[in-house]
Amino acid sequence: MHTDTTPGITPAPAAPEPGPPPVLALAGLSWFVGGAVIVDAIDMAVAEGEFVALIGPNGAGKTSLFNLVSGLTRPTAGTVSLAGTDVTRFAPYRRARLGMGRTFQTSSVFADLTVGANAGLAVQARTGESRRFWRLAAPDGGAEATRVLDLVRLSHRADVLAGDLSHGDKRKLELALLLARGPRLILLDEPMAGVSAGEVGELTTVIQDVHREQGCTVLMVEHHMEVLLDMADRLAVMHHGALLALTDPESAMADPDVQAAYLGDGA
Ligand SMILES: Nc1ncnc2c1ncn2[C@@H]1O[C@H](COP(=O)(O)OP(=O)(O)OP(=O)(O)O)[C@@H](O)[C@H]1O
Repeated sequence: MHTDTTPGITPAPAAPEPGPPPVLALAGLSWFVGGAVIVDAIDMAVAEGEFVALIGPNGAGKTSLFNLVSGLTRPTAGTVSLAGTDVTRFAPYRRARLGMGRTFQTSSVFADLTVGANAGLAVQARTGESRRFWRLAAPDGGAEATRVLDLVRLSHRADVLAGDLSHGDKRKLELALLLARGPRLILLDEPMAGVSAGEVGELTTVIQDVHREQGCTVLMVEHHMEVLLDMADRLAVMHHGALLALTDPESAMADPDVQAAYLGDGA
């Protein structure tokens, strides 16, 4: 092989390898209702394995943005991409198939089934064994069900009816049901809402474990600021539908614009 060794000629450096696309990328994402701008041209990229918390005063547009990301609402403008695929026009179930999972502010477990059966059904839904749907409603729920219940520290309650769980434990079960579907990106909508002060610490630890051990990318709306500082890699701060800051928690909290947004809204 001939190599150019002419003095004074330096070979051009190789182009850097393109990295993987972000797990979630929002570009100019906007939602207008009537004359009102509810979500205002949001640009944001969330990398694989990152934990981003979405915060902002009441009415800032956090839930509206979540609805655009998960596909419950169609944007007026802009795009949503999941690991490089433009999913802007995909219904929620198609986004879920591509690895997007979401919890809601309201509990969505089968109250009359045991914790183990709830987990077993979620595993079955993923593995496509829905024809044996009711047969699976058996107490143990299988090895994968046990694994996801272990992850959220709920396996010791597998035989308890889901409806009898505390609010905090219901939140953990919802997380287990989400994990059973093997998501790549988890959207958590105010997981601490309505959870007793005594349960917030453990739920925080469970979410951190899930993020670390499953290697999931997490986007979470949360009002409990004190838990976010330890959990999130970055805070995305919304105000009046726009993104005010997207940076590490310390820098975000020290940002005068962020402080003014919270004080201005009396939060
Ligand atoms: N379907 C809708 N039609 C009209 N306005 C809406 C609609 N949904 C939300 N809004 C308005 O959009 C703004 C943002 O609401 P959103 O619920 O997204 O805020 P949020 O940041 O999640 O608030 P909170 O922290 O109180 O849950 C609010 O002023 C709300 O009234």
